[in-house]
Amino acid sequence: MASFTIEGGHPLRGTITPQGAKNEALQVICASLLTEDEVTISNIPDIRDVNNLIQLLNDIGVGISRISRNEYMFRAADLNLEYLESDEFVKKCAALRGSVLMIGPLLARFKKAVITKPGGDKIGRRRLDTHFLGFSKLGAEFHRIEGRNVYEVDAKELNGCDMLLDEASVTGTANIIMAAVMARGNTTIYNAACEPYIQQLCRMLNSMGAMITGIGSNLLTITGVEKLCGTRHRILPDMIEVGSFIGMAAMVGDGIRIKNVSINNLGIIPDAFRRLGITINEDGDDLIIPRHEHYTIDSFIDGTIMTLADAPWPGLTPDLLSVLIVVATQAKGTVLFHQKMFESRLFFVDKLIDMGAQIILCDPHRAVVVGHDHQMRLRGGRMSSPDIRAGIALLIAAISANGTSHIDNIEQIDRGYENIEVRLNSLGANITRV
Ligand SMILES: CC(=O)N[C@H]1[C@@H](OP(=O)(O)OP(=O)(O)OC[C@H]2O[C@@H](n3ccc(=O)[nH]c3=O)[C@H](O)[C@@H]2O)O[C@H](CO)[C@@H](O)[C@@H]1O
Ligand SMILES: C=C(OP(=O)(O)O)C(=O)O
Repeated sequence: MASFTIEGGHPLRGTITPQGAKNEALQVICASLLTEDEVTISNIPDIRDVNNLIQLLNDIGVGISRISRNEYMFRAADLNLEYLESDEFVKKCAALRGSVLMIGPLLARFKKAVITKPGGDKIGRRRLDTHFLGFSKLGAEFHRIEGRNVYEVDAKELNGCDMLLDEASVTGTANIIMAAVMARGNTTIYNAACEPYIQQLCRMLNSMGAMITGIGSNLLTITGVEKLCGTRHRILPDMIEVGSFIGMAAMVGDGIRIKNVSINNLGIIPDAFRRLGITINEDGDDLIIPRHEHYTIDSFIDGTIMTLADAPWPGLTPDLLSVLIVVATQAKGTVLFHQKMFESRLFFVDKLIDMGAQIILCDPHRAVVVGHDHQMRLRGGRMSSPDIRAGIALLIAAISANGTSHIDNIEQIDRGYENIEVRLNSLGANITRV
């Protein structure tokens, strides 16, 4: 298990460019399974989860050429679907959440797939009901395979229908869209998730010949087509990485430019940081975060303590609450964080409390942060990264802290952040991988 040693207290300065979006990459790479033609995807982040998914595609027979570090060509012409029956496949799927996104395309094209328990962050219950319900509505049937803890799913044919999702699940919506694009007739998906990841997937599918309207809304209409063809697609900058860098720049920056962020696709992320008192200037498609001696948390208009809560898009993504919490520890004022979607994502605040942060964990979903207004710096310590976003939040805390910190289990951070220590060290951080 690898660790980071971080010597805190070095201000960061300069320019950083976000990687391509992890959650979009997982979807659009799986979409390449929908055609036997070549699909070329650029701005693919070189991170553990995405590399594991590419390996899985390779294992089932997808032809893959790496054109450059962040660009690949996929050709799903001749697949070995027997591999889906193997224990090795089940084991590999358990390493990443994104593995679940192979089911929709396989079902659409071959009318059968295997559902295994996917991996991903252990941040509470992560049910797959929306996926199951959507596939069933399209005509698929599930059979539990005793002794293997997997479901086989198959369909004689998939037929379009109207569906109202039980919740706006991101991967669930992506999976159902991919299953429906080649179903017979029309499908409408109401209460669809509409994150930029989903919008990008729909645009890519349309460029492959699919007929999807309502992109960007929670009502999608899909007219099934016989066949999809190849395409070229470029992944958007990772909005969660952009948000992580805004938080880092606010805490430890001495003037940071975040380049080419695709401001139009960040939704309310910049405003969530502004509500903590962070100044964010825009210059073309770049964000500039000046040095902050102090920043003051907003209150609600009636003067009461502000709450920052997650919600499906266009609400605030749950994936940035951990970073916002760290930023709040040095703000002036008090804020309540309400993590509605996940049950175990706030427990990492114990580690921030050990570092000297003033946080009350009210229950698994809510934490109150009383900021230090830079009167007291956090102190370094030894900690372990429980999940990807807690990991980056702890890394930011450690860079800002007095003294040296050690973060174990940094494989969690590597799941989603490309070459992070090299990129942060080039801004002035002092992080060593051991
Ligand atoms: C690979 C990938 O893309 N992962 C993202 C995806 O995971 P994933 O697609 O697995 O997450 P879902 O959108 O299915 O659900 C996330 C959690 O929120 C709950 N929920 C969801 C929708 C809703 O309207 N109400 C509600 O309570 C679900 O029950 C679940 O506990 O979306 C999550 C929510 O943005 C992100 O944290 C993950 O980074
Ligand atoms: C929860 C996350 O990822 P995953 O869904 O891959 O576990 C995340 O990216 O914050």
